[in-house]
Amino acid sequence: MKKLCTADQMHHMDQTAMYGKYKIAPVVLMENAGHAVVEKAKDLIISWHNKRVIVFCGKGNNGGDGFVIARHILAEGARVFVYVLGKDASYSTEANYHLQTLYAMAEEGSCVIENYAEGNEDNQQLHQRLKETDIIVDAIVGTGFHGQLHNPATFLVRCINDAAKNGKIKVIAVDIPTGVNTDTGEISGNGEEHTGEPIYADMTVTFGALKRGMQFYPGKKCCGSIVWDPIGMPVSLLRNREQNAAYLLETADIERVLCSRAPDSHKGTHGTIAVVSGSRDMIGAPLMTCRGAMRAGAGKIFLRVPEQTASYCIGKLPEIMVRGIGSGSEFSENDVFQILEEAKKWTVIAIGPGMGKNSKTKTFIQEVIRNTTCPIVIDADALNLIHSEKEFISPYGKRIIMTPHLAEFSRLSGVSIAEVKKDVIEAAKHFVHEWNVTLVLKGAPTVIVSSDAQTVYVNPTGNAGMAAGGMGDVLTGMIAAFAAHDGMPDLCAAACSGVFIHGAAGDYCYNKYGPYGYSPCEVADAIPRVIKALEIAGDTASEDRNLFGMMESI
Ligand SMILES: NC(=O)C1=CN([C@@H]2O[C@H](COP(=O)(O)OP(=O)(O)OC[C@H]3O[C@@H](n4cnc5c(N)ncnc54)[C@H](OP(=O)(O)O)[C@@H]3O)[C@@H](O)[C@H]2O)[C@@H](O)CC1
Ligand SMILES: [K+]
Repeated sequence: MKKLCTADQMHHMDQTAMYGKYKIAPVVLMENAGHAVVEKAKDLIISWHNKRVIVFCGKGNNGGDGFVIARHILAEGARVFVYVLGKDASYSTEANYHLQTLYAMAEEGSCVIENYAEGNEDNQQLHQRLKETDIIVDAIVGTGFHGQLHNPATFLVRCINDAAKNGKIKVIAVDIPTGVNTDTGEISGNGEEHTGEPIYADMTVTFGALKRGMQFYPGKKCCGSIVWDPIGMPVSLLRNREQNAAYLLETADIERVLCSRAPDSHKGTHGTIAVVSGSRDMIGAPLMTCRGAMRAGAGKIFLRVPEQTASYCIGKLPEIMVRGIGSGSEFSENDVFQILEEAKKWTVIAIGPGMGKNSKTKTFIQEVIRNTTCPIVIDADALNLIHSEKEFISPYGKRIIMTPHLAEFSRLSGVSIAEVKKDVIEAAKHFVHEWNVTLVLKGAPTVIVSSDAQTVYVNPTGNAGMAAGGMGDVLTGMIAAFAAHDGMPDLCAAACSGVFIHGAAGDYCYNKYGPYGYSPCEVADAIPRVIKALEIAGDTASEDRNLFGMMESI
């Protein structure tokens, strides 16, 4: 997994590298950062040779990186204009050092430097240069961005976006696109027209650690492809655990917890999953939950539905064992006894999909939670029914995984969707502090929070084609199955495994069928392929374990 840092954490990492025991000279770290952009950008532009490039350098250290970039690409044969937004004296020592080198080169006629801080700018000339350029480097503002963009950044960013909108000019952002909040992914201008819009880059080369704001919309949309470079940071700083840690999940993390299955294991080893769900109008949901559990390798699956719906379920999935409970079309407290008689044999319960909104069902759910001891995955209608039951749920939280989408989360937390979106990680952690559960907050991206609220995981897999009814039901079954997986370390690891593989299976369907229109059952049926790809990834010595490339070849 890769660390996802806030601006403060990044600042702390930089300071420790430079002024802690490692004593890396600031000018060297900046040199490494600038050089990393020059090298990594070749994936996008192939070569700097003979390219016309404008480098916009802001007043902070992000601008300093821009000076280094300009020097290196000059050496590679680019024709370079550098716009300098700050005054020499206001730059940090290291940025000024690189600026003076560049001035010396400009004096020889190697490049043109425009001092944009002087207030007598020739914007006609700027527009002309933008029209004729091949590449724009955005080193205007990096992790030091706060609030809304102000001039001259606002004006320059608009000119850059305008020039690049036909796609011919490539925009490379240094560390993070100007105008994107490092911590949250909020953007300057909130996406409204004629406000201080952010840079929309084709590629972002980011330093030391990934930034949280680049994984969340709308900021993510500004980044283009994201490339990370360690810029020579000491490995302990790259890997050490932050307080308030967040991580981006990677293939290797999931492969490590999932792929071994003892050759002498049997169906009892791989969990007995009970899907307790459904109601008269929504019987497909629990069936899809069962299918998710089956494809994720559950040893045995019991489906328990209200009696009046049982006949619709029997035989739909021959692999599962179906029984009708009670006598009605929805669960009620009268059905608890029958469920509890069996529950001792169950490894994990999945409850919620298609359960309906009847308040009697709420009592049923609470009694099941109160009188069982195994892990429970709570989803969909069950979440809505217990939305006001924080005090009831929290004592049982350590064995509960909740899987709300944004609207369900908003109902549970009492926070509007718009507010949650402003800082998804903080909203999710705050919720877990109060409810004590393992949380899977479904969205783009899905976020998983451990029940101690100490660690947040962000999932990189999945696509917009998965925004369709039934996808969540499949995920619930998968998480239940993985929670019962032999050797699974804890519920949080099970949740991460389910979310990551579910998204990867969706990505497989995207490639096979098209961007949308594939079904939740097709996603479920792709799970074994993903697990196979994980297995291959685990056997591959290569550092670059590209799961998606491997799935193509299976
Ligand atoms: N040693 C290191 O630390 C290393 C750091 N590195 C690099 O440094 C970057 C962080 O540098 P940093 O901290 O100097 O901040 P930075 O992103 O340049 O922004 C500050 C400037 O932005 C301006 N600004 C802010 N908000 C604004 C707004 N709304 N609208 C307009 N302007 C706004 C603000 O101006 P002000 O608002 O104060 O007028 C100020 O001048 C980091 O992203 C990485 O690239 C690498 O070299 C590796 C080593
Ligand atoms: K930038």
